[in-house]
Amino acid sequence: MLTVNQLSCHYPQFPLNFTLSVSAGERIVLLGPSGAGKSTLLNLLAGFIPATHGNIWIAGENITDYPPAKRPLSMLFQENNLFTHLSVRQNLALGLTPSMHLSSQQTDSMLALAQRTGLLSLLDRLPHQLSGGQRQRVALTRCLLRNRPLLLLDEPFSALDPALRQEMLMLTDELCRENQLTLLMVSHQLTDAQEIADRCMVIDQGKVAWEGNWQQLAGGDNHAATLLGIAPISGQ
Ligand SMILES: Nc1ncnc2c1ncn2[C@@H]1O[C@H](COP(=O)(O)OP(=O)(O)OP(=O)(O)O)[C@@H](O)[C@H]1O
Repeated sequence: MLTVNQLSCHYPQFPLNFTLSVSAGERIVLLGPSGAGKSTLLNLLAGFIPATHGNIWIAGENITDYPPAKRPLSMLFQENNLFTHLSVRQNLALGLTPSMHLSSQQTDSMLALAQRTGLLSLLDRLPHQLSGGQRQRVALTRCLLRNRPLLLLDEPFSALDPALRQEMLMLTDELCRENQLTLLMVSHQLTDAQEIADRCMVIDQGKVAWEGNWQQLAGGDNHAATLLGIAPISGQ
């Protein structure tokens, strides 16, 4: 579904070279030390940072030179995903059309998904009248309304308390499965990978340094676990 070949951008102090492949419907968690290049990879895929070398293919199409709005993906950041002067309803409507004027069919879709994500009672609030978890719920719902096959999440739930984080991960997992989305999620928590990932990729020094499952990382006996500061389980 997603193929990335030798992708890099112009960071003079930090050479990057990303090559990776992800199947349709696969859920990948990107882990790695701070400054390894995880956010840069997502921003390159989304087109927010221009690529100077390499290419990106999504569903058989070379999208490397497409502007961000034309790429078949949605991206969610750690925070500041919502327009602060617009209500929840308007923020969601933006996922469907820039004019925010919805047809009755679009309104039905919006309301159905808002019900699914528990937002129906919050539609007329402004973002500052919501909790952090509710704001991320709105942002995730808007991403899903855009109906793009690839979802990029950059530490989306790291500011939330553990219970809410768990709830949001489960919701994301369910919605990805229901909508057959392909997911790339940056996280610093191996438990996030345990919750949602089919596969983990460890990013180090601007490239994919290791791929495997969370159990291999949790075991702590490979170089990727060392990079993440996970110690081998004693006695093994
Ligand atoms: N605009 C920029 N110009 C030049 N270098 C940059 C720029 N933005 C980031 N970098 C560098 O690129 C590297 C990768 O940064 P990036 O934000 O992708 O890391 P990360 O893995 O997401 O880190 P963290 O886990 O701390 O969020 C870092 O060394 C950073 O200093």
